[in-house]
Amino acid sequence: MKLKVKLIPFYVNDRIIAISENDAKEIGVRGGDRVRVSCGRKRVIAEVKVISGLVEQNECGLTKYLMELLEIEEEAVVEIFPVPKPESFNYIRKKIFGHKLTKDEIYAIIKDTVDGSLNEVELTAFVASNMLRSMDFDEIEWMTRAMIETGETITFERGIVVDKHSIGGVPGNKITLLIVPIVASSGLLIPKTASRAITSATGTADTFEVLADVNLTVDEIKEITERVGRVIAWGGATEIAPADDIIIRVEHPLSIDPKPQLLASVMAKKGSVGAKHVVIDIPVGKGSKVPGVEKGRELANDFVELGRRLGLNVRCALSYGGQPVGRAIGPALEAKEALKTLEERKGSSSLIEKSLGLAGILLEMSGKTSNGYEYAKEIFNSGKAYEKLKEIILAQGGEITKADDVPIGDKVYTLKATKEGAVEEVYNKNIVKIARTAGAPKDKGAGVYLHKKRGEVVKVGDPIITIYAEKEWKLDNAIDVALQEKPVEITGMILDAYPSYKYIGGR
Ligand SMILES: O=P(O)(O)OC[C@H]1O[C@H](OP(=O)(O)O)[C@H](O)[C@@H]1O
Ligand SMILES: Nc1ccnc(=O)[nH]1
Repeated sequence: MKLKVKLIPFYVNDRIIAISENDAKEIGVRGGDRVRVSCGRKRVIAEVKVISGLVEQNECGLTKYLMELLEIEEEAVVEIFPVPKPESFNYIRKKIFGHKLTKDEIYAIIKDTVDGSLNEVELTAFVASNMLRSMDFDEIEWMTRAMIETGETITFERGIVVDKHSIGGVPGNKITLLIVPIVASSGLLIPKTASRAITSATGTADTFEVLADVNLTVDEIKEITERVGRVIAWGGATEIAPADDIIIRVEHPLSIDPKPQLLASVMAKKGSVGAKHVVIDIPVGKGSKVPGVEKGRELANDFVELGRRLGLNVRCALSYGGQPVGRAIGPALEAKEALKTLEERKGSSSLIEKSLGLAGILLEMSGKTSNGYEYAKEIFNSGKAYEKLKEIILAQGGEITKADDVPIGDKVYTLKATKEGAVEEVYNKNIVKIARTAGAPKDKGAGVYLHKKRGEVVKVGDPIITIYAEKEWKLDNAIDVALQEKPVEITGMILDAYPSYKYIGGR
């Protein structure tokens, strides 16, 4: 069937084709079915949406993404043809029922993910079944290799390539913006590809995008890294492990990151850029992805083993993830905090300590020094790291290099303490929920600033958190969330009373 194309102004990155009810009946498809859309020699697989009001008979609506893949404009004529579900659909069902998948089956799932043959419902089922059924180590290795092999890889002509990655899950984790310039200042190459937010209010790609362009191609990553030593790029914009970002897009709304996906997602990106030494940050603590040290160690072993199988030298750092890193949560707020810390060479100790510690591990692994922490501290204190970050921003087309110039949301609300005491607990998940409700990560200026962290003394009227938003209604919603789901727990100094009076002091 031949149909005239019009642009559907939503479903930004999806492989969606909208057709009228009559045309759907005519070719015997229903919503969710797949069709092959072709124009000349270009062809793609798309998922059918039956939306009669949007398109007339003999017309179809395509997303901008699909029009780009087909290299066509509006008014072009495409041919559509129903195609059956791919075989990999049955492999996903096999995983749903708890069976081990073969290498070929995993490769088929990843290949069909990349070429768009699996739709969002099927991918969601795959992710959810991995959460419940998990995968054994062979399956994880095959999935990682399949993700690398279905994308582009980079071979650097010079230098030692190192990389860092965090498994995420702790709010405010803007350490990449400090680690990359510190490590690059030592002469190592660090072509950092990051993903966008999965479970948190901002991912490194969202945060760095406030300062510079993160949509770099593979050629740009190679050229800039070889010229100036480092980049911070969004993995999803490149053809590096393209399955990763497609899978992350279904993980984000579910706010889950199953272990097999997490391992493959991180290590596929490292393997694709040929990193020799890799440091992995595993935040551990209540409200993060890894609740306890025991589980953290298990995950660390998995990363090291997966690295061994792929030929990468991996070291993991279990870091404290029981409360946010630094005080800012949200893309612009985090970019501002990172810049300010580098600019002034001082700031939140959790942010500085963690960044120096991880950078130090990489510096030691690559043989630059036997005291990585001190070397990293020297680079940080000398101001070289700030100069490097400025270079990175400029090399990636950015202009803002001063913390004070970073724009943040102008709709603001500060939640104040109504009682005296000390902060007993900071609830990571609630803080993320407030920041996301305020608009993060989409609205770059949205987020939360945490005035009081664990153990800090609070007086009545002290600011606890400030919520920033770009839109009034999102601020209102975020305030509602903050009032219902406490961002922090404040306990009085007296925790118990008669009959078992117990005074807990020393906070
Ligand atoms: O959204 P949650 O689940 O926290 O994790 C995702 C974040 O964690 C990683 O951080 P980095 O790239 O190592 O800095 C990812 O790239 C992403 O930015
Ligand atoms: N699943 C993931 C977690 C953290 N970072 C990633 O790139 N991917």
